[in-house]
Amino acid sequence: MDLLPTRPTGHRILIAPTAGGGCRARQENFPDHRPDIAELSDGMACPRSAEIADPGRQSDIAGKASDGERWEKGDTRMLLKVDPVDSFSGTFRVPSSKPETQRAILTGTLAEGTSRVYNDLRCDETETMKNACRAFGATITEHDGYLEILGIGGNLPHIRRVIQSRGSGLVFRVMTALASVLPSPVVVTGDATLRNRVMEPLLEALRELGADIESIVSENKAPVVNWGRGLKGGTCRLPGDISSQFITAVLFAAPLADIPVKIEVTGEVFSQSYIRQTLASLTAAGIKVSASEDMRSYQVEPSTYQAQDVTTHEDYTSASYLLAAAALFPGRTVLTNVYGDSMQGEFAIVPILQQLGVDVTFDRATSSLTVDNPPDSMRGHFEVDVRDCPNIVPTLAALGAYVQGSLRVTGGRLTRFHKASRIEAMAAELTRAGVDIEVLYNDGVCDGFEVRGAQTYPGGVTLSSWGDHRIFMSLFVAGLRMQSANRFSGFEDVRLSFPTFMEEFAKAGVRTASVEDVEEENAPAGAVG
Ligand SMILES: O=C(O)C1=C[C@@H](OP(=O)(O)O)[C@@H](O)[C@H](O)C1
Ligand SMILES: C=C(OP(=O)(O)O)C(=O)O
Repeated sequence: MDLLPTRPTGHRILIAPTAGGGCRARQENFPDHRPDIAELSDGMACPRSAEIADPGRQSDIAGKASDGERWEKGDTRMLLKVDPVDSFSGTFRVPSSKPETQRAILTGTLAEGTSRVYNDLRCDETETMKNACRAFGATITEHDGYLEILGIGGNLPHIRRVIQSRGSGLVFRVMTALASVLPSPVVVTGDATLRNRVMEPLLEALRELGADIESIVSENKAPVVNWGRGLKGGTCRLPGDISSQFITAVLFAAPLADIPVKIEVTGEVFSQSYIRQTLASLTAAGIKVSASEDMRSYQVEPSTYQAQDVTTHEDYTSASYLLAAAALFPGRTVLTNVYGDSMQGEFAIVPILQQLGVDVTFDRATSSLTVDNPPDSMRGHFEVDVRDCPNIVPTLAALGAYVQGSLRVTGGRLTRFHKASRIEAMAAELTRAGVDIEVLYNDGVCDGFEVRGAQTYPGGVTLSSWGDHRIFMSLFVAGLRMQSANRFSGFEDVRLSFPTFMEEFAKAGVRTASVEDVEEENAPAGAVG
């Protein structure tokens, strides 16, 4: 057995014991005639939030649970009934990384010639990225085990069309930025969750660089029309505490600007691991980009994307659900498709589990992680700083429900801007299941939680995903150690990032059944043990 996957230097994650004996994990030309917005929007799937164009997607979001609003009595919907299990063990395959696959599709699209992405993730959100890039002019073909991308290079096409981001923040933000350099106008749109997300700082920053962008429905929100007047360049400012995707989006478009681009970030920079992944991806594609050590200043020279072959590795956010399930039951679990050397902040789930007393070892020869969980793990008082690993916040809430002592999570303020306000969502749903969890506010902003776990809970409740795949997957895990089956909304949304979720959990004997639900009251529940 090797040591754990190594982390590149400069990557911030610190695990330190706390006084309470726990841990702290830190870690062309523009057409003379400017078309009407209505002309551009014709045929665009752009309903207002009450009229979802694509109701099969994100089952839960039609102005109901995603807003924390209750379904009305008598409404029907499909829920997933999940039986608890007595044990969790076996061999499971971790999906490939969503952020790595999405970045590789982007660099391949912008390069001249053919790029390949090996071991790519096939899921709804990478499909959305592929379709957006095809709309940009790339030819992307799926082969067994790899993607082949014939990029557009410097041939920026007149596409005059709608780019559909569905619920993907990354697709919307990067495509909106890239549309600035196209020679004709483009509409970039998304679903109801996307249209609720914060976009203003990005739109303002792109305008500072010379882009001409207007919102179509609500000011400074998606959908937008980017009139494609080109990106001049110069200096723009962005906040660091709303979404790293603003910085990533400008970085991807910046090499195509007329003059160098400088990004100055104000305030603390959260989700730095995602910016580092962007910088690594751009550098590997031959882009001249530099960043200050504090990640608050970036410089990008006009440069050309080079075709390359990329191999995508494991996704630690997806792995976190399997790892958390393994930590709830004594025994051995093996995860495959694990290669190490990850830049993902969510790799933090591994050292966090180790601090919780769970043994996790990496074997490079077999590309696997082995989890050995002793019966007495997860006892004590622990603290985790999640500012660099935002996507495991819901997973940690699920895990914390079984920490005999407490698990305190801070630095999660960005997650309120995700598909759902994830801390509030987890706190509300776990509370419904009887978990003692308290939301922590910092400067009036929901920033974390403290959960005091128990041995088990009665279960038998209906839990909402709030229209967010990560909330569903985390609640699913939390329910595995309860005493009776729970029912979950939003289970179809696993296809966004982890399409094999149900198959993997079925390997461990987790039994699920979809059931029609007629809205009813949830019985109050309490902790057991
Ligand atoms: O660039 C990316 O691929 C992502 C960046 C992060 O966004 P935030 O910085 O908004 O958290 C992350 O949460 C999201 O899931 C994916
Ligand atoms: C929030 C996520 O992605 P995005 O921000 O790209 O929508 C996610 O994968 O959970």
